[in-house]
Amino acid sequence: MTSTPVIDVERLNLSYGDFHAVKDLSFQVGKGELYALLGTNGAGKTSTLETIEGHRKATSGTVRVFGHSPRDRRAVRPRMGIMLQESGFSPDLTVRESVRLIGKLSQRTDRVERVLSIVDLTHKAGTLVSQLSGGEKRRLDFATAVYGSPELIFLDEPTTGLDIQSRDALWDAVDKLREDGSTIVLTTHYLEEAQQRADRIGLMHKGTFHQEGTVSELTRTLPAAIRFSLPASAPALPLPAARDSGGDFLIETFGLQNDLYALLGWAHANAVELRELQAGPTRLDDVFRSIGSE
Ligand SMILES: Nc1ncnc2c1ncn2[C@@H]1O[C@H](COP(=O)(O)OP(=O)(O)OP(=O)(O)O)[C@@H](O)[C@H]1O
Repeated sequence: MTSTPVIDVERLNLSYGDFHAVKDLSFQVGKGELYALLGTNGAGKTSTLETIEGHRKATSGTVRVFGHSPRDRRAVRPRMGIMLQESGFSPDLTVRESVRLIGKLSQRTDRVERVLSIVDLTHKAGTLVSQLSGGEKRRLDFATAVYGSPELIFLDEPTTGLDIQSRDALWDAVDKLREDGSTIVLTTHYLEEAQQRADRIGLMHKGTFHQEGTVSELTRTLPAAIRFSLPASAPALPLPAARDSGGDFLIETFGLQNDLYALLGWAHANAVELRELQAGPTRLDDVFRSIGSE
């Protein structure tokens, strides 16, 4: 990382009484990056994020945000937008009033109508928060990340409860924020979203990193998979294959392209149909499953 990192965590430790929840965790997030902090339940993601956001004090280690302590609220707070799992807007306020409140609390400037339009709540501007649907509330939560285009944005499970259109709209808005230079820290249990969008991933387990790196660095440790089914009359396969529980063939390989080429050549030469053929690199889901099996 060439310039000063936006987030710099050095040997962070967090304990609750005698329970050591986060153990010697170190990582950095550079300007403009989308960093996904993922992990198993109870891994320590929320504890780590709360420390970076300035809500929790480290037991030991250092955390710097824009070069400041995250507890230096005046220096740091206006520069970051935090979309929590529930922002807790007052049910008695309208949507417009809630968005205005975000402006006051964040000390950033923006046009309320612009923010309403990005989170697609213009038509609900006069509606009370108590009368919003779950997905609409989630979009209002997202307004905290959008208002004033903060330099650093935390998205905690941002798409939970959103339909596919709202998810796409949220990611479009995130892409625009990134084009404007925002740095994003994402937590999600939708691993596909992280796989598609993250520049780097910190995969936590039991208070520490199980792995950290780009998606391909994380997935290349496990073999890719080729799956298909065959008619009973098919001749012997050209490659060693296992049968999965559904009776489909599974070839696990670190040479996906070559093995796929060999398989397709064999199928063509023998006029065999590879039914429901799927081939692809390891998914993050598989990396997660491998943690459980250790
Ligand atoms: N206030 C607290 N007091 C005691 N233990 C806590 C407290 N908060 C969290 N813990 C424990 O610390 C560990 C890490 O919790 P944390 O909420 O950071 O995990 P997480 O990775 O966010 O988990 P999840 O994916 O389940 O939300 C867990 O074992 C949790 O039970």
